[in-house]
Amino acid sequence: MNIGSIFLRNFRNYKELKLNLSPSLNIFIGNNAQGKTNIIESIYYAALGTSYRIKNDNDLINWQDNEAFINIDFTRLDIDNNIKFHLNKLKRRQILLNGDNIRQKDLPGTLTTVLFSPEDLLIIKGAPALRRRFLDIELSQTNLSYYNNLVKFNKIIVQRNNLLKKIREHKQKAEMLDMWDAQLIPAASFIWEKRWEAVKKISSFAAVMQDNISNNQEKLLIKYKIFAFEDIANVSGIEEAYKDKLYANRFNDIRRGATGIGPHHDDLELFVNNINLKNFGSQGQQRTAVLSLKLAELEYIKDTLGQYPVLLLDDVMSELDINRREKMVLFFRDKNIQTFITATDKDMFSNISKAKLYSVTAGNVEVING
Ligand SMILES: Nc1ncnc2c1ncn2[C@@H]1O[C@H](COP(=O)(O)OP(=O)(O)OP(=O)(O)O)[C@@H](O)[C@H]1O
Repeated sequence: MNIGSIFLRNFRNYKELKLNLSPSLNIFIGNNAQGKTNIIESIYYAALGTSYRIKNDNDLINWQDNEAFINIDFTRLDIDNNIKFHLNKLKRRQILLNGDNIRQKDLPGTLTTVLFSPEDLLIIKGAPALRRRFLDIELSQTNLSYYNNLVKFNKIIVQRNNLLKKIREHKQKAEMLDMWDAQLIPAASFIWEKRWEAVKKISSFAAVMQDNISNNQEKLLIKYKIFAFEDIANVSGIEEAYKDKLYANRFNDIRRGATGIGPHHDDLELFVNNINLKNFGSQGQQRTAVLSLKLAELEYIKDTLGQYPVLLLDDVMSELDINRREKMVLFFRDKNIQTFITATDKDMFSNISKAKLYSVTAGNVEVING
């Protein structure tokens, strides 16, 4: 996966920006609040159709305008592609892939990315929803049916929960649940199967990474924890088991007005040397594990799609010591992973050859070298 050029108009603080990019390392240097992250965000948004920083797309449009454009040329498995976004404060946004209108449901996996930002430590320390999100982004980018099934599952849960509340208020009959459960059970089972397989792969990739980074001191293990089916050895037969549990749990669901069992309650558990990382890991172990997870994401996408995604490293350089920083950047360069890095200090990269450096000042970008 390789981005050749990016064009932005009225996106955040860019009135107009045209960038021709290096297929290897692209490093954006500038003081705080100049627009470095905005470039990373535009790529992430073009890949997933959503920002990782805000919920409302209108915030992406320059304050002085009503519409914004993102236009990205990229190659995917050596084939040239173009993705365009037209955002408008007053109208539905438009997405064009190679000139044809597409919908959000067709987008994930077109331009694949992995983002690494300081907030990613929350994948270890934060709530289960963040770990599920981590998995769902990987799976959606590598399997469009997964994404569409997930969207469908989430809608079914909302509708089933509305119905549960009505049944609780005696406005509907409990038998009405049969219709929703008939859709929920296969949708949930599909998610379980795919997440289970993905975690096995990601766990083995991440274990190798953690081993390398820690000089064989730390054994990382990631387990997928299915709430209500804990300690199962695999997910074969889960559809039948879920059907039974869901039925047995109806009374509780009606009382709570919410669906208590399903993949929307699952979690990932991470262990280092058999110790639960979230509860007992040191800061250093947790940071290393996030890095291992991110590197595992790259390998997982490469393994599934046959090529590395574009890598976005937003503000993570200053958190690493000089040795780790250089080792990491050279690793990406030598694996031919197109990488976008933001940083405030260009001296951090003085030993890295073949990097294209840009200086970013108040929504203007100039090439420093490369
Ligand atoms: N919709 C918008 N319209 C115009 N300007 C915006 C908009 N949204 C954000 N900005 C401006 O963009 C700038 C922030 O850019 P960005 O987040 O890319 O900073 P950065 O260079 O990555 O900084 P840091 O090093 O602090 O992370 C701020 O000056 C902010 O006022």
